[in-house]
Amino acid sequence: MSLVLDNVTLTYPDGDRDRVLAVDGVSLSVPRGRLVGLTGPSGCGKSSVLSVAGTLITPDSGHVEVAGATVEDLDAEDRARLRREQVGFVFQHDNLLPDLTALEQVLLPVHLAGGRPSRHRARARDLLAEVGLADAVDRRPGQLSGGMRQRVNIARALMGEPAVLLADEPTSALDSHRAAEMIDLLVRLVSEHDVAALFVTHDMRALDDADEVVRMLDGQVAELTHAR
Ligand SMILES: Nc1ncnc2c1ncn2[C@@H]1O[C@H](COP(=O)(O)OP(=O)(O)OP(=O)(O)O)[C@@H](O)[C@H]1O
Repeated sequence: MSLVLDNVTLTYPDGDRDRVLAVDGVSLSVPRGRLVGLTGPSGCGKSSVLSVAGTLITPDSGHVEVAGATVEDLDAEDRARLRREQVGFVFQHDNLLPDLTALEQVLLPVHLAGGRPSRHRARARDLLAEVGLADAVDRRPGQLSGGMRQRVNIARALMGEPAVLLADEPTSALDSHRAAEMIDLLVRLVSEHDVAALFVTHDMRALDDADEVVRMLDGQVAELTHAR
């Protein structure tokens, strides 16, 4: 398993004395090459689960495993390294930097990890070609459509060859035609890159194409469906 959450509980401070229970004993696991859809009503804890899975938030209790590493055993520095090396994030909005070309955006994780972008340029170009942007490598975000910007985001998330891909509503800013294309692309990439993918989504197409669907309610897993 590339991603395991076992009996994870997370609370947030709520005023001076109270705490709100956002995740209440959630367990899920995602093997490589599989896509798990995470869905449920607003406020049920989906983004919190994603943040825990991405090691962005430390839960109050429970066990989290990312690419074979036990996250609760790591200090902040090792957690950050694990996140950088093994987790790719795709958010609802593209988070691209306005002055960088598509190629430079995809190379950004290499820069941030202290690597030499020149050594990784060919791979970045290949990834952009894989997401259908071979002809747009030199364009800046202002010269790309919303769907193209999201594709750059996906290429960037895969740049570090992560074991785990986490996406928060990756299609919600797109019209239904583009959303369907994006889902086809994501399903293909998850399999081709052999990555364990956990997607927060309300998109029925994404849920139909997922290997498993986890429905949350009030911080808990209300239903788990094996789709195929
Ligand atoms: N930083 C925070 N501080 C305090 N409470 C929070 C924080 N983030 C989330 N919550 C609360 O935790 C619960 C779960 O929130 P979360 O954002 O994980 O749900 P969600 O299912 O992703 O919602 P949405 O679909 O609206 O994004 C909610 O009650 C929310 O108000």
